[in-house]
Amino acid sequence: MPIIDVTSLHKAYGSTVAVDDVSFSVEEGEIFGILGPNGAGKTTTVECIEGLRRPDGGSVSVLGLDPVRDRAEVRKVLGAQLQESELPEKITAAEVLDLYASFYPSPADPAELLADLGLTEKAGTRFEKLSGGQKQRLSIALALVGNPRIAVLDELTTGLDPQARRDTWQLIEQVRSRGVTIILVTHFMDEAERLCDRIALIDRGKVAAIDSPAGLIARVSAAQTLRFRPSSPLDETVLTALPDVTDVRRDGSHYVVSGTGNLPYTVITTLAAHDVVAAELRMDQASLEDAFVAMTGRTFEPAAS
Ligand SMILES: Nc1ncnc2c1ncn2[C@@H]1O[C@H](COP(=O)(O)OP(=O)(O)OP(=O)(O)O)[C@@H](O)[C@H]1O
Repeated sequence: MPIIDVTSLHKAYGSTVAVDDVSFSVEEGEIFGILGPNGAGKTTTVECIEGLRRPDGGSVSVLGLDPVRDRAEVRKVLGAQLQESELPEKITAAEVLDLYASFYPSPADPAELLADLGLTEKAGTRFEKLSGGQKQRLSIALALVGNPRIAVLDELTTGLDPQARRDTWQLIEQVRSRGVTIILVTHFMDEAERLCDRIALIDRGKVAAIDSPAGLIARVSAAQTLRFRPSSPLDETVLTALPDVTDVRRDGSHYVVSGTGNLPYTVITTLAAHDVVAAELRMDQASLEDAFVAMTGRTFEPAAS
């Protein structure tokens, strides 16, 4: 049973159409990604789910509730990550968490949440003195303090260094393992691929595709490419004769073999049978980025983080 249903959602700001006939549903317990370049309409979509914006057309249902009409009820089940600018600079991590906990009927234990997010030592630190990663973790804690069934996390690792990003990813997986359904808004392909069970690819206000990361990639191409240098001269026909192999070409002293199925196994065992070792072996597969380009005809412009 879907926990969130978005049907033919439309939202415009004056003459700018931000969301144009978007439909998807989110299943309980999954990490659902909304992935697209800057300005694709991701934030507007989740703001309609949060009840912060009223759709111009279509409908949104969160556990059977209308986010605008039943805003108070939806707030009890849905936790949203706050943007940095929304917090006062002088408030400490513990104070803000206690304050937000007081808004909910059965909140999480703030001290426990600080511990889970590795912020215990920073409990008494003012917001303005926290590092980017710590602020980000605090904003996740604020999204979770009401013990929500659904957490909406928007651009959660923008501006973080690589280590802090990986730590945040781990944290999100922990949150999901507690049974919280997560909507993850991101323009980072690697983040979506690593974390999401399913992804809605959004481009210019429309859904280009919805599938698992592997499913999206497989739609573009099931092809893999192996590149290697044979340890001794190779008769190409032993490779072209293999059913999984679609193409064999030479690139200087290397061979580039394309195909499907269990290509590495088939090629390497065949080479071994002919006493050839594949040196400097490298394998390439289509990426989520290739999928986006194939489905929208546009390159995915990386945003400045
Ligand atoms: N309050 C607003 N007033 C006018 N236009 C807006 C407003 N908010 C968003 N837009 C426009 O609507 C479109 C979609 O914006 P939205 O923020 O939903 O996209 P996004 O995919 O979340 O992008 P980003 O990753 O840059 O936040 C953009 O063209 C944006 O400029």
